[in-house]
Amino acid sequence: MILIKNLTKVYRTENESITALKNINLEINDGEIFGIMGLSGAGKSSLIRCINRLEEPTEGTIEINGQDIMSLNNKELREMRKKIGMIFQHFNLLSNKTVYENIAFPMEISGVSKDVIDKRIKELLDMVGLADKKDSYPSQLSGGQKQRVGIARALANGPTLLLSDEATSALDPQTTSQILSLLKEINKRLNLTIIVITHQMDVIKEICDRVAVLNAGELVEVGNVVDIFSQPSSQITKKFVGIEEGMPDSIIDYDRGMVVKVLFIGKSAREPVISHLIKTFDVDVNILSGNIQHIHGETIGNLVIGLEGQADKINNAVEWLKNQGLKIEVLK
Ligand SMILES: Nc1ncnc2c1ncn2[C@@H]1O[C@H](COP(=O)(O)OP(=O)(O)OP(=O)(O)O)[C@@H](O)[C@H]1O
Repeated sequence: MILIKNLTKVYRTENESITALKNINLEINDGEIFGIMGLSGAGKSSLIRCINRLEEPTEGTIEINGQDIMSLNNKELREMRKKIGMIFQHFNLLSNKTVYENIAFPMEISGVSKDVIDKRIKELLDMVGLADKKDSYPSQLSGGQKQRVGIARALANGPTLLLSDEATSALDPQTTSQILSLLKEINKRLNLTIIVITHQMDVIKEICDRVAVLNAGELVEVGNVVDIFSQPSSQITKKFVGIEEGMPDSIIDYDRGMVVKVLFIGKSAREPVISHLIKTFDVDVNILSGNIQHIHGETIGNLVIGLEGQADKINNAVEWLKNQGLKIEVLK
């Protein structure tokens, strides 16, 4: 487990101090895929660079598996870093080395014998689906293949934690999806904890179990992905998940009845709630806006409806909706 307590990072330059992280508290569980989301400058890179101590925190503590990483000496720090793999947006491969040599590099630095390196590289290339590319140079590979090499290199020393810094941001949607599937498969197969930094919502939706949202160095929200997507609480998260602040004109202009927002999650999204409403309560239902998302096999539906009819029938209908376990908000 990674335990981050009261973490603050201030960069001091000659003329100014920039507070990149303000009093962050976070727990990341073993074996989970944890997303860190935020706009440019939110502090995402600073946070993961503190986790592998490429940056020194200004205040606060970080424990990895019970060990306070601030107390490590240089030798212990080198050992710790072997257990943390990292992948990058621009892959950071050595262009004058082959795929084999790129993956071998971190193991050579760790003093692993040639035989073991050879065996390990075969396993890794099979795992990332590049067995036929071991003698190619990075310039001969596609973006997705380069990232596969990056992943193999990051796994070379058998890490327990993988840090992914915008690893799919330079890839097209189809390749992104393939790389995310690979990361998920590796997470399951190796029980590897993965921290994913991204500004792409689809990445969070597709592979993360939980997500933290950073804004201007502050942790504004943390929770499981289905909860955050269905009921974001901060303004910045609402923007990320595409929920509009305020009401669109079509709803403001609507004056034929009560406007109700209905949130369907899981089983309730599969029930014929609206048709039941119309049949039982003798009200008309006008759909004003709506969307359905599928996250980790869970269906999340947001619907804004106008209920038209007699006031008492509308009130009964709203009461019934509430009793179905749906989250109801009367907008107008
Ligand atoms: N070495 C540094 N010296 C001074 N300021 C820095 C340094 N590194 C980052 N910062 C500042 O800290 C803040 C957070 O930067 P950080 O790179 O952590 O954000 P980010 O969310 O990763 O952004 P991006 O998505 O653009 O990479 C920014 O205001 C940035 O300018």
